[in-house]
Amino acid sequence: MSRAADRLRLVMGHVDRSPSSITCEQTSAQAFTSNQPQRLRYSYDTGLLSPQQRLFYEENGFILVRNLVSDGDIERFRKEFERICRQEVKVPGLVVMRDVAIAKSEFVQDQKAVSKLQDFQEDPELFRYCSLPEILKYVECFTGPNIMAMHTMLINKPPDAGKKTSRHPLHQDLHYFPFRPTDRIVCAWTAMEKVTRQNGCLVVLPGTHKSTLQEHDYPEWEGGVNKMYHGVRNYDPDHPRVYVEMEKGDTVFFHPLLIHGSGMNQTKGFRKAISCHYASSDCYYIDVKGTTQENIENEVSQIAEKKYGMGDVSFMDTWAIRGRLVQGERISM
Ligand SMILES: CCCCCCCCCC(=O)SCCNC(=O)CCNC(=O)[C@H](O)C(C)(C)COP(=O)(O)OP(=O)(O)OC[C@H]1O[C@@H](n2cnc3c(N)ncnc32)[C@H](O)[C@@H]1OP(=O)(O)O
Ligand SMILES: Nc1ncnc2c1ncn2[C@@H]1O[C@H](COP(=O)(O)OP(=O)(O)OP(=O)(O)O)[C@@H](O)[C@H]1O
Ligand SMILES: O=C(O)CCC(=O)C(=O)O
Ligand SMILES: [Fe+2]
Ligand SMILES: [Mg+2]
Repeated sequence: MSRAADRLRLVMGHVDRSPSSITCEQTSAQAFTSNQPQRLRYSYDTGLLSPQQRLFYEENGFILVRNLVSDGDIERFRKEFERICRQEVKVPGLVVMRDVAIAKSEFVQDQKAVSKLQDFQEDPELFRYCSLPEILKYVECFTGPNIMAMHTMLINKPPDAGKKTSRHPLHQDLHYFPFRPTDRIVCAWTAMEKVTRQNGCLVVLPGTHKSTLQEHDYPEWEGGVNKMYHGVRNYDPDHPRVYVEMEKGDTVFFHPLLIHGSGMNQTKGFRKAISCHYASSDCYYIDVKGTTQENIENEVSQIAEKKYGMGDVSFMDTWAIRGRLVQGERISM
């Protein structure tokens, strides 16, 4: 506790006002209206982030880093994804998810139905993403030096089948996580191709990382909702939204309380992104019984019991099984 507190430094002094290399100028402008010393709660000074980047994250709950992952690496992730889809490799623990509109369709299921790979920690080729030094050096600014990769996904958002099921409702990722402290968790999300509003880029509600964890449940959507795609029950519909349009290789780092989602894919292409949620390895597990997270705990435990073929897998266990150390030492996770 006190060690973590020790590491939360006071950042004093001059704030550089030069233009930021990150986007969303309309919101970043607000962060630079003062030259007053500020206490930064959400990031560490490792010498990497500029003061503007740190302030941007502080105010908005995310930063966008352009051109971070190479085309060569992305090509390798794409190749491996396709090998998995063709069932040329079998990966222990991997969840291959199909869009609900396709999974529930009576028609022949063509193999392009894969909408998401989850838990690829046992696939060395995809897991390379989680260990890329260019990603980890940013992650460290939020988690500190001991880093666990807790949750991995390759999202292949399909062309919408006509029922708007390709949407991802607005949510806070912390809803799924029975570990804390919140501020030592961060998601890295890399576009594997150009992502736009048309193909369903991320949409974020800047600043919502400063709020608390909200109640989540399935949204009431006529065309159906994908399994475990819970959404925030009540959010302010007038809150400003930022559509995070990105080029291939651009990477967004975001806080687990940031409300975000993604829109319908209105193109004919599959919109691909790869992501990993990281946590400091000295985070600790919490019991979510009696909290708003109880509904997801029950759902995850049910699926996990099937998946791991054993009874009574706790929510905490499902995370401890999946977590992998990627830097430093494994402490309490
Ligand atoms: C642990 C979560 C961690 C997330 C943390 C970070 C924040 C991330 C935010 C999210 O991404 S939230 C969404 C996360 N989603 C998941 O974790 C769901 C992962 N998917 C699965 O577990 C499986 O794909 C699923 C259990 C849904 C289906 O398993 P199978 O591939 O074995 O399906 P199968 O073909 O045997 O079908 C079993 C049933 O599931 C149904 N099904 C299949 N895909 C579905 C789908 N996408 N949505 C809803 N139902 C689905 C299918 O129709 C069928 O229904 P019936 O029993 O009524 O016949
Ligand atoms: N089994 C699969 N499940 C999900 N997506 C897949 C699968 N196989 C391929 N894809 C992805 O689906 C998209 C379309 O694949 P497809 O190979 O049909 O078209 P293409 O590569 O865009 O063009 P073409 O093959 O006609 O030159 C690609 O982005 C590919 O990565
Ligand atoms: O890639 C997307 O559409 C968003 C996914 C997302 O927010 C998540 O899986 O937690
Ligand atoms: Fe999310
Ligand atoms: Mg092809």
